[in-house]
Amino acid sequence: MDKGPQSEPAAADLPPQRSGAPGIHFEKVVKRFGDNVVLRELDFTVEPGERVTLIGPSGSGKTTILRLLMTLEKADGGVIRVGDRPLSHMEKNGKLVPANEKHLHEMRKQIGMVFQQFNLFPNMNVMRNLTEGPIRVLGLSKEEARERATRLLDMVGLGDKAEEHPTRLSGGQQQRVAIARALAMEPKVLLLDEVTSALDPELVVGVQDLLRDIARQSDLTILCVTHEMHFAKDISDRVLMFDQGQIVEEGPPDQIFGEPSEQRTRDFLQAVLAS
Ligand SMILES: Nc1ncnc2c1ncn2[C@@H]1O[C@H](COP(=O)(O)OP(=O)(O)OP(=O)(O)O)[C@@H](O)[C@H]1O
Repeated sequence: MDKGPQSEPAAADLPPQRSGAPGIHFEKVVKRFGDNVVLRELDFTVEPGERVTLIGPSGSGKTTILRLLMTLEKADGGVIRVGDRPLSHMEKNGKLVPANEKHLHEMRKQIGMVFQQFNLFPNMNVMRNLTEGPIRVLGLSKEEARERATRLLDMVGLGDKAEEHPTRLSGGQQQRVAIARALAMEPKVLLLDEVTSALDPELVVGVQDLLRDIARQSDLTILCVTHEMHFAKDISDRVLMFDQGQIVEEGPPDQIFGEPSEQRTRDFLQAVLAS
């Protein structure tokens, strides 16, 4: 059952947008899987154009937060906003009601995600992996979509792989295709879920460097989940330590990794270092 508030959204209370990209706002978001309460009235904000990394123990709910933003999961309570518009809800007669498919489809267009396991379409070559969404969802012509795809494949260093099938590429190359595919939809928000954890160690740095460059050169709002603390430091303006359904502590990477103030953060970082 959805328990979203029945009031006007307080758009005036939201922070001003610093870039063309929208911010992300979780307001008392609850998510349960059966008896397992994964998010407990979770509140947090990612400012427009900000790069934020979520860290925290395995199974604590970080991926669930990204999946809620991708509308792959539905919240059991609270409101999620992207920019000044609710994602999980829509406005009707001055009230918030659960979003319908049309609203979700519109909102989803703003958001791209790169997954741990690449999730490329295995039956399509690289070019079609990149052009399918822009043609089908954004209504681009085949030529426009191919032009965009070619530019992005060059950017990720795979200009010569357009006709290959994903299964013939290395994990690092597949992840580069997945990054290019996400960008081909020209999202304003980019979600990164453990994007290097399925890669062989020698391929990790290349993909991380690519994402760091994208983060620095674009005005995308980025929400990243990673166990790679160097990458988190490199890519983030701010780090959120998440545990037991709530944000435990937040701050700039130097503070969280250098002088964490919460015991739970210290324990987590020590466990990561030891692993
Ligand atoms: N579809 C689902 N059905 C039931 N339980 C689920 C489902 N998806 C996630 N969970 C549970 O929700 C909790 C949070 O999972 P989630 O994958 O979000 O954690 P995480 O912090 O991303 O973990 P990791 O760092 O290991 O990827 C876990 O207890 C998980 O078992």
